[in-house]
Amino acid sequence: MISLVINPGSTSTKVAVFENDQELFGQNISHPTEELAKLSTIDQQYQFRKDAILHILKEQQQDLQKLDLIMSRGGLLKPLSSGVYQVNTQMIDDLKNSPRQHASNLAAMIALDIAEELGINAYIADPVVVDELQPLARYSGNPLFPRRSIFHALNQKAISRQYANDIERHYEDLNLIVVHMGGGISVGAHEKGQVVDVNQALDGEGPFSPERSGTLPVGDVIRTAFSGKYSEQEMLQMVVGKGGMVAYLGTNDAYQVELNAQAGDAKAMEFYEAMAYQVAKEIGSMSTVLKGKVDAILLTGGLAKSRMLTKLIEERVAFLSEVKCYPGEDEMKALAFNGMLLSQGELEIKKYQ
Ligand SMILES: Nc1ncnc2c1ncn2[C@@H]1O[C@H](COP(=O)(O)OP(=O)(O)O)[C@@H](O)[C@H]1O
Ligand SMILES: CCCC(=O)OP(=O)(O)O
Repeated sequence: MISLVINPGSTSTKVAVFENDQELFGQNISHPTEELAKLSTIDQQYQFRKDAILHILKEQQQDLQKLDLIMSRGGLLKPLSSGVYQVNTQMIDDLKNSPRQHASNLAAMIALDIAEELGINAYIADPVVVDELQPLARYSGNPLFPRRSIFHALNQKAISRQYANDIERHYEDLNLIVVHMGGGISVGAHEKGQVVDVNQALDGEGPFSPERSGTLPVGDVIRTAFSGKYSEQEMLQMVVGKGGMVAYLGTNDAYQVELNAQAGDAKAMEFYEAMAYQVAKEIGSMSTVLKGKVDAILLTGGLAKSRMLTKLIEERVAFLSEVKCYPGEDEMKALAFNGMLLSQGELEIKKYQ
């Protein structure tokens, strides 16, 4: 079974071709801040990201006719249970009308476009809206603004299962704090296989990230929003796209910031320390959700490739439990694995409605 796997993130587009769960070809296309700045809305990135995917496939001489199905990252749909869903027109409508914008919204659209041309099906797995929050986690502080579950569900679940496998235990028997650090940063409290609390990692709360502000002082934000100096879109971009590292240092490339820090750039170094500090604080907060019973803290995502950052986090949270790093992400393999299981009839395909 041959699958095409498509994964647009805020700072990258990942594309791969798998034979069952073995990668035949894979590429990570990075999108620097200057490139994304030319496309002010996610809708405007649709053609750009689709072209990038098709260009790479052509360059690598991948024969699309041999594909059996397409697996893609799931975007900002209504809250869903974990699992695999076939892409349908209802899903595409909801993605197009989503009040929130994120690159993951493009995945199913691009997947369906390519799939229809080839006469095959497209699917998503564990979308960013997987919702397993416990009732107490839904309180914010005002009933107008319930807390929502928007996070790196696919990778957090895949890495948790990988860790459980590594220690020969079941995910459903463990309490884990999983930290995904990519363009956005999410910190999830996994209690016996359920993500019972997690920061709303898109435009909600939590640590700042390469391109997001995370939690901001809300009164100051409201006064700035009503100051007449900024449009709604400019305010939203301060939170997603032009927040965090982009706001402080003008780039979404943490690797470059790290090189600058190592070369003696004090501003870059302090920024890195502050990012680690905020991530560690969020981990501390999630440890209270699990009442201190934490089997392991797992650090993953593109930023977990940075030993400098993971060390800074580890020295603040190691007192809580073992800390393990899973650099990069397992999303592509997890998507391909789900595709393989469903082609073998071993997985229920959920209907999005
Ligand atoms: N070795 C590394 N050291 C530090 N940061 C890295 C490294 N490799 C990648 N990154 C950073 O990780 C971020 C991208 O992470 P990724 O999980 O691919 O993001 P997304 O999927 O959200 O686009 C970028 O800021 C990139 O510079
Ligand atoms: C919308 C939550 C998932 C997320 O932030 O993904 P990226 O880090 O890939 O932008």
